[in-house]
Amino acid sequence: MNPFDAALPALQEAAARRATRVDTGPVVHLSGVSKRYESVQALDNVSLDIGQGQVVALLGPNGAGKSTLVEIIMGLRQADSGSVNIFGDDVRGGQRGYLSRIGVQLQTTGFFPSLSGRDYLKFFQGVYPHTLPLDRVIELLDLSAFVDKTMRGMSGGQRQRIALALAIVNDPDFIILDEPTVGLDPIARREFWDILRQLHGGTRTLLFSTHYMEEVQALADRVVMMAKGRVIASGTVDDVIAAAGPEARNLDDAYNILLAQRKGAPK
Ligand SMILES: Nc1ncnc2c1ncn2[C@@H]1O[C@H](COP(=O)(O)OP(=O)(O)OP(=O)(O)O)[C@@H](O)[C@H]1O
Repeated sequence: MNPFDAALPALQEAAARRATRVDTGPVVHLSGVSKRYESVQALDNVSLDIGQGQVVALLGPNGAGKSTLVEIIMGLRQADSGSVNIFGDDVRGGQRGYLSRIGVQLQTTGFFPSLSGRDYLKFFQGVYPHTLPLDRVIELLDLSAFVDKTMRGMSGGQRQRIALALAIVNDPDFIILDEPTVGLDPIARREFWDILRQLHGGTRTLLFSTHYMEEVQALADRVVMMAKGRVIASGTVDDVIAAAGPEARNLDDAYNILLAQRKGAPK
C-alpha cells in the first residue's frame, strides 16, 4: 500500500481536529521587526502576516535574513524591535504557548550518530502532550526501511526525512522549514515535496525558506522575497512576476530584476 494512503486516517483525524479549533487572526503577525548582529542589519523593519493554511516560501540570496526571520518566528532568537505574534501569542513578551503547535526543521540538525531514528522519534514523543502515533509518522514519511538504522548509517536524505518526522511528531498546525531540501538529489527533492503537500493537506500552515525557484513553484501559494533584511516583494508567484515589470517572464527573471533594483536602492 502507498505509505500516504496508509497514513491517511491519522491525517484526516488530525485535519478534523484542526478544523474544529477556533483560531481568529493570522498564524503569524510580524510588525516592524528588526534585528542587528553587531555591524550587520539582518532584518530591517519587516512586517508579515501569514494566514491559516497558507504555504509561504521565503526566497532570497545568502545573507538576506531568511534564517534570522525563521529563527525569530520559532522563538530561537529575539527581535530587537517590532512585534512578533504567533497564534496570538506575544513572543517578544515571553508568551510561548504556541510552541506546542509548531513543528520545526532547521537548516541542519545535529544528531547523536549512535542513536537510531526510532530512538529520536520516541524521545520526541515523550516531550509533547499530544502526538501522532509513531507508526503513522513512519508510514507517512516512508521511514520504515531506515528508521531503525543509526543516524551514522543513514544517507543525508534519510537524515533529513528523520528531521522532518521529528518536526511533525506533535501533529503541528504550523510547520516551519529552513531550506529543507538543500543537498538532496532531484528525485529525493521531489519526494520531499510530495510529503510536504501531504502534510499541508489544505489545513496546516507551512513556511519554508529556499533558494530553489522550482521549489517555490511546486509548493508555495505565496512568495515572500527578501534582500538585505527587507521584504522586497510578496504575493503569489504571478504577483511577484508582475511586480518585476514586463521584462520578467518567470520567477527567475523576477528574482534577478528585483534584486538588481534593490542593489541600486539606498540602504
Ligand atoms: N549569529 C550571527 N552573528 C553575526 N552575524 C550574523 C549571525 N547570524 C547571521 N548573521 C548575519 O546576518 C545576515 C543575515 O543572515 P541570515 O542567516 O539570516 O540570512 P539567510 O538569508 O538565511 O542566508 P542563507 O541563505 O545563506 O542561509 C548575514 O549578513 C549574516 O552574515
